[in-house]
Amino acid sequence: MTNVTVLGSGAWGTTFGQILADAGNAVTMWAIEPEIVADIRDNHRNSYRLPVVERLPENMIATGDRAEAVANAEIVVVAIAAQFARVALEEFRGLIPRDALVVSLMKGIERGTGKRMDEVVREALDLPENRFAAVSGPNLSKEIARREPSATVVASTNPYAAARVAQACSTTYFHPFTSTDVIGLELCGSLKNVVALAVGMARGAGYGENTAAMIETRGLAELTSLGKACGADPKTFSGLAGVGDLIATCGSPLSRNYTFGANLGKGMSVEEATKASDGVAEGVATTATVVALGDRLGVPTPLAAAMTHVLEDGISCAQMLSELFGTEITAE
Ligand SMILES: NC(=O)c1ccc[n+]([C@@H]2O[C@H](COP(=O)([O-])OP(=O)(O)OC[C@H]3O[C@@H](n4cnc5c(N)ncnc54)[C@H](O)[C@@H]3O)[C@@H](O)[C@H]2O)c1
Ligand SMILES: O=P(O)(O)OC[C@H](O)CO
Repeated sequence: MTNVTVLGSGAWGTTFGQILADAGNAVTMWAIEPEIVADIRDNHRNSYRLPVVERLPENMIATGDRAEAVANAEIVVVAIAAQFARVALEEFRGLIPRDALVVSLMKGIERGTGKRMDEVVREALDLPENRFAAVSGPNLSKEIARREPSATVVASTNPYAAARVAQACSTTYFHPFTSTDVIGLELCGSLKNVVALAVGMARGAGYGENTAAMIETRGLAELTSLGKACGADPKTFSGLAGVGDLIATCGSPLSRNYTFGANLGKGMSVEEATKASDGVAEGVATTATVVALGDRLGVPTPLAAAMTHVLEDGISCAQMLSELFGTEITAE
């Protein structure tokens, strides 16, 4: 049994807390929202972010006190909306025990800095690389909350840390694989959200399988080129965290990114789709950062660029797809 603290009690943080509790750990949930803390602590529920679960496990407690939340933690898991991760984690600086591992579940890139979540978490907490791990894969929270079988990847440059975290979150229905490719894992998780926005938009506009397959395949090529340029292992992109997550996210209305895109495709504005979203659609903030990253590395990012024009200039789905094609005929 390990003492694990989860920072952020949204849909995925709470689901991951349930996985950790099912795996036999003592789990402490922390949330910035007092009503969520009270609901988990007093009712064993998170009716705000995860109503699909009737009763959370008994070995899962909650507190809103930062110092108390992490005082005995051996593993600290971070599941906060990516754009708020830095500011939220800076409040925990100096509170987390010196030998605890820190694990990011987040799938996003920080606006302004263009930094991945492994960079943001380590900077905010002043954490050495060997105490960091990231978890990413085809993990739609509502399915896993119902304990449907699924798998994920735990990546750390420290194989001991990856193995320890994988052990802590291994259950009969949730199977972690390990990896040392943190950069690849982070980029897969963040960039697939941009692809899911575009596929959702095409679906919302009424297009079928060919269009979806085209966006997914070109999107995978785009994220693989970017990943390679960043030093990622190309194999990661064909694994669970890459193509696996792309299939899950681009194919399910349970994905907030897919649904956000679908709502745009049906004619909603960005503001309307934001209001309609059931939680954070990380791809919205990540899209422009992908274009900036591509520009910096000299890697073309036509899909992210076209989606930036959707999000910033309100172009239609048909215009987005025509931008994606371009006018030049090239080799695939
Ligand atoms: N939902 C999923 O299926 C899923 C699966 C895998 C990964 N993820 C990733 O996990 C992360 C969290 O997703 P989620 O589903 O829990 O999102 P959510 O929208 O349900 O919850 C977001 C969480 O961020 C917290 N937060 C926002 N601003 C904060 C601040 N300033 N200080 C402290 N906390 C703050 C909220 O309180 C909430 O707990 C995202 O990066 C997402 O991409 C989600
Ligand atoms: O709901 P989304 O779009 O954030 O996607 C959830 C997960 O990332 C799927 O693996």
